[in-house]
Amino acid sequence: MASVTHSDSGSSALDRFPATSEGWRSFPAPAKLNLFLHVIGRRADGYHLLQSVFQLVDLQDTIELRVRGDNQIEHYNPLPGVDPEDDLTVRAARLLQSHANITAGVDIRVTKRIPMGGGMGGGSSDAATVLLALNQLWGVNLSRQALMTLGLKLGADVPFFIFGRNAFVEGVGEIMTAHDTPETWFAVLHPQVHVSTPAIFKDERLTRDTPSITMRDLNVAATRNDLQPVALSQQPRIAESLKWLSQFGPARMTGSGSCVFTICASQSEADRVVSLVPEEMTGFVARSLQKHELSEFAEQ
Ligand SMILES: C[C@](O)(CO)[C@H](O)COP(=O)(O)OP(=O)(O)OC[C@H]1O[C@@H](n2ccc(N)nc2=O)[C@H](O)[C@@H]1O
Ligand SMILES: Nc1ncnc2c1ncn2[C@@H]1O[C@H](COP(=O)(O)OP(=O)(O)OP(=O)(O)O)[C@@H](O)[C@H]1O
Repeated sequence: MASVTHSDSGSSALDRFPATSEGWRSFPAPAKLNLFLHVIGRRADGYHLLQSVFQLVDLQDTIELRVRGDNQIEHYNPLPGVDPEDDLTVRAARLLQSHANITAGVDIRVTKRIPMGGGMGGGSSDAATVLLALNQLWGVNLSRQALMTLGLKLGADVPFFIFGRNAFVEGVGEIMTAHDTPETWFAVLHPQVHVSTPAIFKDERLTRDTPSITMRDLNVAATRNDLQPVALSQQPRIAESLKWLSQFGPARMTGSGSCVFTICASQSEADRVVSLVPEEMTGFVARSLQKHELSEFAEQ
């Protein structure tokens, strides 16, 4: 077990994230897009076996952390509708604290920019950022694999953000192969509806037997998001957004929705698409990232 420490000095990885005079450090939590998502089976415990390419994008939440000398974990600005004890940032801190027998605590502030229930992995990314940052701030020094295993207890998307690179993802979300993707601009629409991930996976109409593919044979044009037809039938506003975006190119949903996206040839093309978004929809431009900014916070 790691020794207890709340000293965050002397660590070069933290130098890029300087503390304010009040002791807060700010860390990014990037969003993801699922370039495709196939459901290839279902485990006995009900979880689904997936194949997907996860793409990091530059839309980010900000997580501010301040180490405490006592063992309290305090959320300073709880999200509307989310009990602080259910917030994935608090759950991530508690999980690491008990796993590594840490006696220090942490204060947490979250600035949300990633739409909640949008299929862009916001809560999972927030949790991954807390695990990565506290791995340094508390001097836990868990390996990347150990942090990924711990993160999976919080959500199927958490291991990807700890992995920190674009990836071909399999299993229930825990088997990762690095997959380099080209520099890309995305126009993303948020249909302003919240999709419940369990409700999509539970739906009896869900296709669960898409044939397995290999990364070598991957042809993204021949892929799809198997969760999309179910999400569209549960939430007609997603279908409207998809129809609107499809004027500009092939469009699809990310994760279990509700956000939909299309790949654009340039930043100016993505800007143009987003500038045309009708008033009743919300759109934004996202740029691909190659790496998570905190990827060196865990050793290989
Ligand atoms: C659909 C994706 O967004 C793709 O990136 C993720 O697989 C979902 O990840 P997540 O939001 O972190 O999901 P979790 O919080 O782990 O799971 C929510 C619920 O979705 C279902 N679930 C999730 C992942 C998975 N591989 N199979 C499932 O059946 C389970 O019913 C689970 O109770
Ligand atoms: N820090 C957090 N940020 C966002 N949601 C959180 C957080 N902590 C807990 N939650 C809960 O998780 C739910 C799903 O949030 P999230 O934004 O991660 O969905 P999502 O992007 O659809 O996820 P995914 O792509 O992983 O399926 C929220 O509605 C909220 O109740």
